[in-house]
Amino acid sequence: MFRNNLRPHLAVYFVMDLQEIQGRSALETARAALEGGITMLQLREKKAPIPQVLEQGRAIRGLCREYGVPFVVNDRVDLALLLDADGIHVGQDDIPGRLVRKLVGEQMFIGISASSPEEARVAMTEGADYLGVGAIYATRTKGDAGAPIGTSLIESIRSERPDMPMVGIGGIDRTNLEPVIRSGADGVAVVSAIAAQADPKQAAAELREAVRRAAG
Ligand SMILES: Cc1ncc(COP(=O)(O)OP(=O)(O)O)c(N)n1
Ligand SMILES: Cc1ncsc1CCOP(=O)(O)O
Ligand SMILES: [Mg+2]
Repeated sequence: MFRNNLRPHLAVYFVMDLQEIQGRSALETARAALEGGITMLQLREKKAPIPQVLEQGRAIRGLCREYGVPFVVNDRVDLALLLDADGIHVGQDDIPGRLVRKLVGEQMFIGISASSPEEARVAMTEGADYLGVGAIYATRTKGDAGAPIGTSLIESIRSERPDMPMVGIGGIDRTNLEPVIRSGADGVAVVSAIAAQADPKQAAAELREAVRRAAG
């Protein structure tokens, strides 16, 4: 189970928003990103009909298994359970972490978003297995992401909790990820830096290499 060993899987975390995949199929996009070397994949879909999300989710979940990459569902505990996801990600407006744990049992890992020290503290108290910290930089992908917070929250969480699995998210690409990693994040979570690129496989590979370099 991934829950006990999340940090290495957070290096390049592809948050696959089905609204952002540029007319490509979900499966084609997921395969390209996996081929390029992503280390975690989240299915983020807020608009499509549920039967469609379930169908695509099943296919993507199967693909992630082939590559040994954890599969995460955003927001929806019911879909995460139906898709036998490895993880669920919830934010400040979603079901609170302690209640998510009641629903999913002990195996599934729980990621929680935090954009302030207080949110991070509560998320950790509620049993977050990893934190998604952001928005680090300005992003066009999430309209309600709030003002960019930079990397200082990552730094302060890391100094207080040396072992806490954590990614930065929001406006991150291969050109600006170094400060995120240097501040102590285990990796970067991205939507457009993979989904909106002409060649998602190459974009994923370049991100992986850039994270490796920044961590080294
Ligand atoms: C890895 C990761 N971090 C943060 C988020 C944002 O979650 P949330 O704040 O619930 O916002 P939505 O994505 O649901 O709009 C995330 N999805 N993944
Ligand atoms: C889901 C989410 N949560 C905080 S910012 C964000 C959007 C990230 O998208 P992008 O990587 O395209 O800026
Ligand atoms: Mg959410």
